[in-house]
Amino acid sequence: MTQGNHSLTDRIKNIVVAWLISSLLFGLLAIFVYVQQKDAAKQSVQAASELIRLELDTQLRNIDRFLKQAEQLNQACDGRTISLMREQVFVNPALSEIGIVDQSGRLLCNSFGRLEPAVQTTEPIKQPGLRYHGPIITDFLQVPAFVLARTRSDGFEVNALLPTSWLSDTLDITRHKNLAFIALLDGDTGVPIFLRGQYTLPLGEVIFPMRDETEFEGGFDDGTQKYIFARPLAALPQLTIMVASDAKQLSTIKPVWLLTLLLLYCASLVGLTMLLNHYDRRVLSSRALLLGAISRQELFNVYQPLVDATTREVVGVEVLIRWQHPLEGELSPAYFIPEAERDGSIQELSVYQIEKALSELRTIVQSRHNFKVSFNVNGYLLTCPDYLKMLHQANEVIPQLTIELTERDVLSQAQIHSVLQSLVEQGVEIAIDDFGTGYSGLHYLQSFSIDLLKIDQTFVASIGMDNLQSPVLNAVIEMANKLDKKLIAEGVETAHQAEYLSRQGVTTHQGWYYYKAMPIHELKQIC
Ligand SMILES: Nc1nc2c(ncn2[C@@H]2O[C@@H]3COP(=O)(O)O[C@H]4[C@@H](O)[C@H](n5cnc6c(=O)[nH]c(N)nc65)O[C@@H]4COP(=O)(O)O[C@H]3[C@H]2O)c(=O)[nH]1
Repeated sequence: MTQGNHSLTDRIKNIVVAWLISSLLFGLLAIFVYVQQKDAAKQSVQAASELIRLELDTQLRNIDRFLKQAEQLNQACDGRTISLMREQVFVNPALSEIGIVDQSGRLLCNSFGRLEPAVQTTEPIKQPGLRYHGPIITDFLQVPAFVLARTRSDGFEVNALLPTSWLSDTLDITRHKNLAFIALLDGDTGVPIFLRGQYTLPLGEVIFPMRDETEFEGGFDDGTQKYIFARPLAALPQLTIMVASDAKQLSTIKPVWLLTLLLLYCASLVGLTMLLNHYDRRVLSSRALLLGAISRQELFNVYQPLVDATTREVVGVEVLIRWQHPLEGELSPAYFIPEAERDGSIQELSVYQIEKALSELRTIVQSRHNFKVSFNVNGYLLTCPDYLKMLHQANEVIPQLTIELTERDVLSQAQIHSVLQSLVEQGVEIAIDDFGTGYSGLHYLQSFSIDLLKIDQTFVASIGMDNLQSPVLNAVIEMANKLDKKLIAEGVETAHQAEYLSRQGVTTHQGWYYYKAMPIHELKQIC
């Protein structure tokens, strides 16, 4: 595949990935905004209802306060009683009349004056508390009005007339643009006593009698979808304030939000695509940099001797890579190996490294058949045919070829197990690098053909120190002996470490105590 093709397909892939991620994110965000807005719209309907309810409750409580005091009103309707009633009508704009009814239902007097003869009405209901009835039209007012009444302990009733026109202001729907109707209902029957807007009843749910706060969203008998909120009045729980709002209106996302979401969506789509393209370019450029370095021969091998501690003889080498960067100087593999593993150029790098090692080590391995040559390999490389071909060629030249894998590499890729098996059959030795730092069980040591363990430098460094690693070293050595595995100690830096390891039976050492990694011409001088 050419680089041009690669970037075109990659760009398309990036747009699709950005589109998928943005759509998912903004789908979730849109749902969130929708739910939030709907919630806010419901709360504003509830707030409107509470405002109306509060106004009504305040007015009713004021009237009721007077009705409660009415125990003291003289049923003989003397002048003082009449003037008290008039005063009350005067101070309370909701009231148009107050009257006193005796036990048999005769209206004896009202705020207009004493009635001679008394007017027969219905008998007072012997029930405690404030109650209402109506609307009625009285002889005095000739307008529809509600009656609020309380029966006194002596059986007389004091009642107050509230003309329905008084409710017009409180229940004025034009003050609440978000409401489809406002109704003052009899909470037991659902009969509206006063209504503004188009009152309809919810389908499929029996909401009456309504003793408590009620919320409902669904179909109504006029074929619309509505949200209702209803709550009985605190001063007179028999009456309920019910308000309704169009469900469609609640569910509509405000245009400003739609626009914001759309802008964010576009920004995220563009931003994510750019980010992914940038990442790709970075990977491509890191890959291009390394491939360029290989073609300019800036990469070179160094060889760190493996030493037999008892004879001090160099028994092999670990091949390590370096980069002679034109500007940065000599770079350690820590700077470019992880990147090469990410962008895939580790394959080209490793093929190049083996080719180089074969030509540089040829004379040594030809003269010393038991000379061990060890390469670092990661699991990905064992899935690359070009690399495996190169390894095969190396195995024909190097009699004692070893590959070093980490525990993670061995465990993570199921497909490399068969490759490892075939390498073992060709005579390649498999070593576990940095042994002891892995995180998994050790059963794989028995299940795979692993011949050699390289004890990690941290355990070697712990020799003579009282720290957490020190007991692990002995455990690792003991386990390797039990499993009949060869051991190499890495990072041997002091005579004390070398002696200790030798006493424990670990006699192949690698470390600065003996030699640092060196270029081929230096290696040739010691081999
Ligand atoms: N402090 C201390 N360090 C010592 C001592 N003896 C050896 N070392 C260092 O320990 C590292 C041993 O290599 P590693 O564990 O395979 O760890 C290697 C290996 O994982 C990776 N690496 C190096 N070259 C290659 C390569 O050609 N291919 C691949 N795939 N990885 C490589 O980079 C890692 C680091 O390599 P280097 O920097 O060359 O570092 C080397 C070596 O220079 C010592 O006594 N004291």
